[in-house]
Amino acid sequence: MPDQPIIRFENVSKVYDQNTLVLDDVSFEIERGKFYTLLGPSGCGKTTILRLIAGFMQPSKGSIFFNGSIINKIPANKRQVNTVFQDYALFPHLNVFENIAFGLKIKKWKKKAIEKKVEEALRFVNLEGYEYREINEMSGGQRQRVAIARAIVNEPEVILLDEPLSALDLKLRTEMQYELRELQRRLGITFIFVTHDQEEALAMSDEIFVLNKGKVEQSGTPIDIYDEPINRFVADFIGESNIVSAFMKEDFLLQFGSKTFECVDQGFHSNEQVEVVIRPEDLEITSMDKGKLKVKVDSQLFRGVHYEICCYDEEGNEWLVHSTKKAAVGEEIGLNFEPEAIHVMRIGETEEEFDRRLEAYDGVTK
Ligand SMILES: Nc1ncnc2c1ncn2[C@@H]1O[C@H](COP(=O)(O)OP(=O)(O)OP(=O)(O)O)[C@@H](O)[C@H]1O
Repeated sequence: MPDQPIIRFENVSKVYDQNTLVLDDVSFEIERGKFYTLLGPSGCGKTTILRLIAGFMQPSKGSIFFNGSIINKIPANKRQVNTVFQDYALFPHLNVFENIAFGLKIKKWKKKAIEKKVEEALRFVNLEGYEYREINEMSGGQRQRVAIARAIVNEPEVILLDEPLSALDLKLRTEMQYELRELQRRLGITFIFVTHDQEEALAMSDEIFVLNKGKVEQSGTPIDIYDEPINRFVADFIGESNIVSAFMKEDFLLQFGSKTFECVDQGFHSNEQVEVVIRPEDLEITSMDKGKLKVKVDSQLFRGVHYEICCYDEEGNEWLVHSTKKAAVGEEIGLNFEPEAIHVMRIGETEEEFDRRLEAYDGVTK
């Protein structure tokens, strides 16, 4: 079946040491040929998901499917999956060629075939001519590419990458983000990438799973997740946000503090308590009398492309603004925003309920 997911988790839980529940009834699907990112804070279970896919451990409950068949009991070396570890786990006493050829030698490939395959992999990762370099003569970025070359010679259907960029400095890290993304496109292999860096996840992924405390809070494209976070945790984790408690007065009308605001959301009960996100870049600075919100500037930082301005409204709510306009500390200013800039979140909504609600009024606009 060409359209079936390459990997599927069905109600998977993982308990360590009898009582530490690390994954809590997790279900998701991974489609073939896409770049997936598992994103979440330290300890949320990202690496555990990779280990379960790789076969380094088994779930305590639930089933893991690969191309439609259960693989819970299939050992790691029989799975069409290769892992690139955070520290790359290269053999320091072997040169680049020998590192990449290692798995093929174990599989008893012929010398000529190994040479051809390694050469091809080196070409793929732009390391032609580096065959006989020692690992300790390679930079962090080059080691990363050797590790990827070592994974791709096995022709896996899935490559798992566990925070592979975290040891690199910012500039190299950005370069490698482009490189990895490009490599995944050229290879057409499914990549599952782990990071706790939201910018990295947004920049690289076709699909992101946002994890928290052993659960998938939300899955979707970077734009979906950024523009329509399901709850406060996701809104806060994905980019800087202004999050306030509010009430839906009626469809398309929201109240927070003593004021009402037009929005584009519907399908809530009258006076339902909700949470609202407005991104800092969606707030526009204007004069006091023209602003929907009146605020006082508390602090301001220049961030290179924009000013990051922190203000407080009359009710004591903090508002973070990203603007190319400057403001003075202590100044009273107005803030404006479009109805579309308000993202309303229903408290305690599951991902299925959230998707159904959005689909229900897809195409229905005010
Ligand atoms: N072998 C183990 N035995 C017991 N507890 C473990 C084991 N491995 C991981 N844990 C615990 O399980 C939880 C999830 O770990 P995991 O490594 O999956 O998280 P993570 O999201 O990858 O975190 P990080 O970003 O810090 O690597 C953590 O609380 C961790 O301490």
